[in-house]
Amino acid sequence: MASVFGTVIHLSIFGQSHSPAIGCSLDGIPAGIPVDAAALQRFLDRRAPGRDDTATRRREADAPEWLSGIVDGHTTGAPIAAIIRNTDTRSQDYDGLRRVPRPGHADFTARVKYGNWHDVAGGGHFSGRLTAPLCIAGGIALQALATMGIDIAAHIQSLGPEGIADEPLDELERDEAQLAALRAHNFPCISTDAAGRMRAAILAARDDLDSIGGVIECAAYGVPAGVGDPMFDGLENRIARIAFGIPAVKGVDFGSGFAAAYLTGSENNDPFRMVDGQPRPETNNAGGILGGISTGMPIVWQMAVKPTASIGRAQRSVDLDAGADAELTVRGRHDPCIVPRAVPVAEAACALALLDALLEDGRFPTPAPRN
Ligand SMILES: Cc1cc2nc3c(=O)[nH]c(=O)nc-3n(C[C@H](O)[C@H](O)[C@H](O)COP(=O)(O)O)c2cc1C
Ligand SMILES: C=C(O[C@@H]1CC(C(=O)O)=C[C@@H](OP(=O)(O)O)[C@H]1O)C(=O)O
Repeated sequence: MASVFGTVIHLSIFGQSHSPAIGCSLDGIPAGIPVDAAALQRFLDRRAPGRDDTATRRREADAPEWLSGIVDGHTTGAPIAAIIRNTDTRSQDYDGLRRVPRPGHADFTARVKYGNWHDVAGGGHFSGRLTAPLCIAGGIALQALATMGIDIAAHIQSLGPEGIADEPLDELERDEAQLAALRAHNFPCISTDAAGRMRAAILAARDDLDSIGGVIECAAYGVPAGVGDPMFDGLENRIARIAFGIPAVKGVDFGSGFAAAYLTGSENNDPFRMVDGQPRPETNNAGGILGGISTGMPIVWQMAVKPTASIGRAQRSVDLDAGADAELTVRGRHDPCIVPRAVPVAEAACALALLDALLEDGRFPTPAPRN
């Protein structure tokens, strides 16, 4: 069950939703990167459970305990390790799920693969809770990238079966006013009107004992041209690999993505022009990536998040011990929609993938030595 990511950086995530703690170790981060613990906590708070009536009622502080690798507010170059204690667990909600698996969750596949020795409580190592340590590592990566002028932002592009849409992120250049508006809201939308309609849709799904999903759009501004690799280690590969590590993500695409299949070449190509002496694409259907390598335009990608598996309605399942059909009504506290809390997780995933690629290409500036 190794949960490891990276080529130059090595991120390892451990723990289960209801084990004493969850955490991460992060190797390969250069020495001398400033880590603002208060800013990192604010980032973790955007994902944390129990903060909003559109989310699970499980309440956790999600405050990292730093074990190694950061001294005097800077990385030391040694492996970084941190844990988060799990405190608000209600494992009895999961008692029956080893036997009668939830449709849409990992109870069935975990039982098959791990010979029924898996931890079923809270979804075990499969839980969305494991995205908290992903955000610790990603929060450090975001702060590292900020030192070289890279800014990553995500929002809810579309929510629910009716496709309630937010305004798109600027795909051509960093729009500070747009990013400020996005960051000012406690719900991850640019448009206040869209945020209100999305909230109402989540609460309606919850009251209907159901759940909804949506699409998150993420943009990385300030990535220089020429970062990445062809074929198997391209920026698309790296971002998709970590994004698919986020539970409930079922699709990832870049730029015009699947819609490109419905365009002609003359519509989808991004024509080049010389701007201030530099070649620059006029449009960004490529999502800032050609041949796996950055073009210098914003890297824009989307991830589709499925509707939460654990819903309050009776569902058809099977009793795996009895070998018979069964009916299951899931108990416990669940997100009626995962999407809002997964927005900072998309930013974390993108930051880790880009930092790893920049380090591998020798494009991440070495921090100045300490005086
Ligand atoms: C932040 C976050 C919160 C989640 N909350 C829940 C939840 O409350 N209930 C649930 O059934 N699934 C939740 N999930 C999704 C499940 O963990 C996920 O669907 C499951 O592990 C199966 O993996 P898969 O959907 O990627 O195949 C959450 C995921 C994330 C990223
Ligand atoms: C705790 C978190 O989300 C959990 C993710 C989750 C799942 O199945 O993925 C199921 C729920 O777990 P529990 O039954 O223990 O409340 C969510 O609350 C978190 O994101 O920090």
